[in-house]
Amino acid sequence: MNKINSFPQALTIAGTDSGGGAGIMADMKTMQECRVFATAVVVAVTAQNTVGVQNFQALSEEIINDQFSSLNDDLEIRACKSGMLADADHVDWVYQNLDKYDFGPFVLDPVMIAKGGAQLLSDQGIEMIKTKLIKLATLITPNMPEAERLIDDKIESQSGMLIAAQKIQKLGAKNVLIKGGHGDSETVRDLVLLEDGNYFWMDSKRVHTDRTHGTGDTISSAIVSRLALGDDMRSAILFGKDFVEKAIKNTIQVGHGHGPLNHWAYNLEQNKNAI
Ligand SMILES: Nc1ncnc2c1ncn2[C@@H]1O[C@H](COP(=O)(O)OP(=O)(O)OP(=O)(O)O)[C@@H](O)[C@H]1O
Ligand SMILES: Cc1ncc(COP(=O)(O)O)c(N)n1
Repeated sequence: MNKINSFPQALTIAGTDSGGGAGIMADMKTMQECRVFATAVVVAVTAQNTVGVQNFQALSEEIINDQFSSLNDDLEIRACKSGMLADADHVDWVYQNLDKYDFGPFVLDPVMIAKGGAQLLSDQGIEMIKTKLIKLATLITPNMPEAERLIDDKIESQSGMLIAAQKIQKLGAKNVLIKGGHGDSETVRDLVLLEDGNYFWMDSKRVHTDRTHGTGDTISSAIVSRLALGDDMRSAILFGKDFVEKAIKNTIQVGHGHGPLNHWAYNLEQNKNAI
């Protein structure tokens, strides 16, 4: 690799959030805090705040292809993730570009419905993820409703969560993280199923807060950052969980709805002089 271009670089392929709490904005803030250089392919633009998504517009195939090509021509992307992909055409265009260029390990966050209720991926888009894009995924990170949608079945127990992860792995993703943030149990349980068939649980105490806008984006981009820095999958996921937990716990007051996370929290806790 050219020494001039050797600083760790990561990529998010997703939608913007004008409110700053989720999507590409949450991804880039997280990557920045994780000490990797953040880059982005914008797939869609949302008019959004902490209360909800008021409107969105997905971009053309040409400008999406050109963004990928610009990155490939100049940068050395070491790991990438996807987030909001809007519809089947956009999932397919992202698939074609990731198939064409080597941007390192790929974390697929199958964003379907925003916390405020807006549908960010069409039904045909979900099918395109299940049949095509998932096959490129080094890791997929569905929340519980997304995992249920991927397997077209309900998940009603912890053994059901493991069976779901195994079914999702069979669809083509190498590693699976099912996030357990939804619901109101006192303990939040996430499940990780690794490529070799081993699995482990990540438990944390539920933080009782409505400031959880962008939790999924934040954990997936923390994982991508650590993959870009050379961590193995298990360490990267454990780091991601720690990063998001601190970002949820140390609440900041922004907006009137589902407030954003505190992306400074991890470094502030690690090193009081970091920021
Ligand atoms: N209230 C909470 N307390 C503690 N941890 C939480 C809480 N909510 C979410 N998490 C953690 O945050 C991470 C993301 O989980 P979540 O289920 O919220 O993802 P998501 O629904 O995809 O997020 P988003 O809706 O932002 O895309 C997981 O590690 C989960 O355990
Ligand atoms: C552009 C974009 N990407 C992802 C989310 C999901 O985040 P959340 O479920 O916390 O609203 C979002 N609201 N907007």
